[in-house]
Amino acid sequence: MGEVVLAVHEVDKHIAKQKIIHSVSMEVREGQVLALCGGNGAGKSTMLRMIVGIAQPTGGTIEVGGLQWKKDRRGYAGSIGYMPDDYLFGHGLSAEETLSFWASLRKVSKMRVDETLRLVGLHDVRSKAVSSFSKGMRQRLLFAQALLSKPRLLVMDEPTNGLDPYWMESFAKLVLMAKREGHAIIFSTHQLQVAEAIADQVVFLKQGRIVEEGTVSVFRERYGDQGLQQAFHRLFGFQADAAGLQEGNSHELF
Ligand SMILES: Nc1ncnc2c1ncn2[C@@H]1O[C@H](COP(=O)(O)OP(=O)(O)OP(=O)(O)O)[C@@H](O)[C@H]1O
Repeated sequence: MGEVVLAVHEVDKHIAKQKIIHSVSMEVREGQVLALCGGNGAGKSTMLRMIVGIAQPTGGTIEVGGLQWKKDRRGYAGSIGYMPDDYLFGHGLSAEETLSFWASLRKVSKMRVDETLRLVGLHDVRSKAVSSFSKGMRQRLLFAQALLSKPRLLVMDEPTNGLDPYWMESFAKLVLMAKREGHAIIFSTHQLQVAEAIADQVVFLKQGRIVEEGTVSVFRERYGDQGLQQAFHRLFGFQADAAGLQEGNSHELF
């Protein structure tokens, strides 16, 4: 087993006297993918924002590569590639110009920009304006941005939200490629078929608490063939259809 890259220990978060995260602990190792699932308002984005250092826990600790944000902000931030759930790209810039801008901020070489464009399959369209890109292509560019400095940890908030099945599958393959390269990966999703296809570990949050966790095969043992969907039904108690999940969607990605 690879080294632990992300260690979250008994993290709490209060916002305006309300406790929205309750004693959450989890770990992600090198070459592992963790999917954070749960209904709307479960606390997924809040957890990810604390992991990347945009928000701070009220209690508990978060370490990335053994570093804590409070003690070494530069080292901590440098260990993380973050793909936010939405991003407004600069008007008129090409994919290459956009990535080069991010690279200059992070002191990443031109060669790495080129390499990353190839990795995510955008090299052939690198001179095209990002404004002409489909949502799937923009997500690939955001993913490239997160990969630029070869961070130990990749954090992605709803990376396949709004993608059609073709782009969802091709994005899932990119994530698996990053996993093979040894990145530790944590992402949030409402799309349980994506979690089922690429995650080693799945954590369900409900009202800021971990209510169920395990590998995809453990979920199948506990809940049957449609493991994650069934878990979602039991935990959240409403129709999977209402959450955009259709029976039979799982196992179809690959
Ligand atoms: N800045 C804030 N001020 C007040 N409440 C907040 C703030 N940020 C988050 N919350 C509350 O914390 C809870 C968790 O929100 P969060 O956005 O983390 O959930 P989520 O699981 O990402 O939801 P979704 O799937 O809808 O994006 C919600 O009840 C939300 O209203």
